[in-house]
Amino acid sequence: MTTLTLDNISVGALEGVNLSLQGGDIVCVSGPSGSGKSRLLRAVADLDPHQGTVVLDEVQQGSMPGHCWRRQVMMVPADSQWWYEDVGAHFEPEQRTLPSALGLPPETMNWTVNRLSSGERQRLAIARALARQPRVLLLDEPTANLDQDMTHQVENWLLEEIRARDLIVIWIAHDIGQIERVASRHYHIQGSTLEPVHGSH
Ligand SMILES: Nc1ncnc2c1ncn2[C@@H]1O[C@H](COP(=O)(O)OP(=O)(O)OP(=O)(O)O)[C@@H](O)[C@H]1O
Repeated sequence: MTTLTLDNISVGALEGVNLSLQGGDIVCVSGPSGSGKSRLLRAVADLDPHQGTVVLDEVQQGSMPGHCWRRQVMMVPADSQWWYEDVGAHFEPEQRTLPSALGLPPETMNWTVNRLSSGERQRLAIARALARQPRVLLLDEPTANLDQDMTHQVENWLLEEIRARDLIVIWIAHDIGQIERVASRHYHIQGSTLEPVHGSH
């Protein structure tokens, strides 16, 4: 079984984060705006300098080039980056059929990235990340731009995919309802530390 270990991670004002996750685990992280949630994900993805070690199945983050690490430990930032003009160019030809749960028509693959709404971008960024077969998924408020119905639909789809692929997930969320629906464990950033939320263990 896949294991991800965060050992004494410090990044920005956040200090001494210790976490151990196994395949299928969804750890939700909440905290005030600016408390360091995104930076923590960026540290785990090897996108931000930090102290401490991150280990995936006994392989240390620093032992491989960042881009190789990020193929396995994939971050979906709140504001996703797109490199080509058309949506379809970001997907391999055999991966251009979108799951119906995303509520996007098949023509989406022919659309230009410029025309995408923020909610469409967000759903496509998640689909793109999953298509690359990561072992760890780092989700930064993945449903922030979606209405309630679409949020539930995407949550359910993600939960199925996470179970089926035995993925390890760190999921930043503000909505306590969402955290209760998806989290195996919940941590909250309080000042400079990541604290377990009572009742979530
Ligand atoms: N590369 C950086 N160097 C220095 N400070 C940074 C850097 N990136 C972010 N910060 C600062 O670190 C703090 C935490 O930022 P972060 O984006 O992690 O917050 P957050 O908890 O995700 O907030 P929000 O909920 O508003 O997205 C902020 O004060 C931010 O300005």
